[in-house]
Amino acid sequence: MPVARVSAGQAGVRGAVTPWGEARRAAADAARRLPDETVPLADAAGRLLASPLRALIPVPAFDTAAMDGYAVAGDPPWRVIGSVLAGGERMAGPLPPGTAVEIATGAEVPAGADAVLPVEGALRSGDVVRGVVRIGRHIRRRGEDCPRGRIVAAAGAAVTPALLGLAASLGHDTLTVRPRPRVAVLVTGEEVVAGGLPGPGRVRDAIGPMLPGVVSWAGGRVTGVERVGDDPRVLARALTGAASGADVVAVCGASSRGPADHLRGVLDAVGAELLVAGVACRPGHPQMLALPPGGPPVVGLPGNPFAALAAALTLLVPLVAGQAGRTVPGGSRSSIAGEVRAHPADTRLVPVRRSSRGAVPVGHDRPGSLLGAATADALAVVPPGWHGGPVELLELPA
Ligand SMILES: Nc1nc2c(c(=O)[nH]1)N[C@H]1C(S)=C(S)[C@@H](COP(=O)(O)OP(=O)(O)OC[C@H]3O[C@@H](n4cnc5c(N)ncnc54)[C@H](O)[C@@H]3O)O[C@H]1N2
Ligand code: MOO
Repeated sequence: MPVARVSAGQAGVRGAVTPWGEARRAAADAARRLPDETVPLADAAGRLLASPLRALIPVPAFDTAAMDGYAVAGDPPWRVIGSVLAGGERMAGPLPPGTAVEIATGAEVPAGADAVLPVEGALRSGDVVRGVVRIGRHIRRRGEDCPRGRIVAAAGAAVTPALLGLAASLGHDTLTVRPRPRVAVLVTGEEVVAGGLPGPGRVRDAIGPMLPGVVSWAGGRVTGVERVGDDPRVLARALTGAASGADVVAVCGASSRGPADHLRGVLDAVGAELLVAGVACRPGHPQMLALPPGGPPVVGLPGNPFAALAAALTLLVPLVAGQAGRTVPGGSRSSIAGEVRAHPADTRLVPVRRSSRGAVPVGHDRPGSLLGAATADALAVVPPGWHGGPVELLELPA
């Protein structure tokens, strides 16, 4: 459904309010997918493959001894005519029948060898060795694990430590991975302090520490958290500064209409288009999504920390996930086991814990308190006027 677009100046805190589901879709629709990146293996850890991973070489790349012992040809006894070490010189010609070479695990088995006789089963006397072997035993044949050209992991697969090791063993120095959108965070509020015990009238910044995990869960990364106080000129300058080198700017606080809430005015002054001017949800209704001309999208998160989390899941996560080429981490549906009152006009986002009885509200869900969200594993999405029945559960970043 098309979303009404307004300038920041036209929109009030309760004016041009977008229904919750529509706001999420608008954020996803506003996301322009960023280009994939080709990065050295070490930088690819934890990313998602942008294209299928192919074997550039067969595995093993050559017939390989799987045991320390003797590579033997023909029937015993075998005359020992040399030795081959892993990484050492390969034999010039094929191993003649009735001969053997000492061989190390990982060394290339000479052509003509029928098997490797492990040293534990070898009876050596002078330059003659005896033992019992089965044809092909303890030789890993070239390409038997994986032929050259085979796809070993699909696009979208997570680059785990094992996959990184596999990529290296298949001959890759770099991997092409999905982009990780850069999110610059601006924290407004003269009363907000970054460390220690807050003095009178002050509060600790709870949103700056919370956002990196939310953003990386969505596939992005927070590049910096800057504190900007309540001066609109400082906010305007910081917005311009943050815009260069970021794919999204998230502004925390200053989203409402109070005397120190300047975000709407600053966005209006630069002619930003407001895609979402407010969302019909509790908490988090003053959140917004704006497109300043020539700059990255700006997401306004309310200053109340639980409202900021709810808003981040509503607008920031779909936007970042869309830029990263990911689908938004999926939710599920559940009945609610406990007392929840629906709001007549707004969607309520209620911290719950899953249980065999259904989703149990954990309480402490005031906009200013993260006590509930910190002990919950999901937010129950309670539609306006809800009278019972299963609801969507929105996963909380782990
Ligand atoms: N007249 C109205 N006033 C308010 C409304 C309204 O509809 N009409 N909505 C209320 C709701 S709901 C919210 S949410 C807040 C949103 O306000 P802002 O985004 O402008 O945020 P601030 O006013 O700056 O701060 C609100 C609150 O949160 C504390 N805060 C701010 N930043 C942080 C931070 N980084 N970490 C922890 N706490 C923070 C701040 O001290 C305030 O207590 O507006 C209501 N008012
Ligand atoms: O909606 Mo406010 O965003 O309740 O805290």
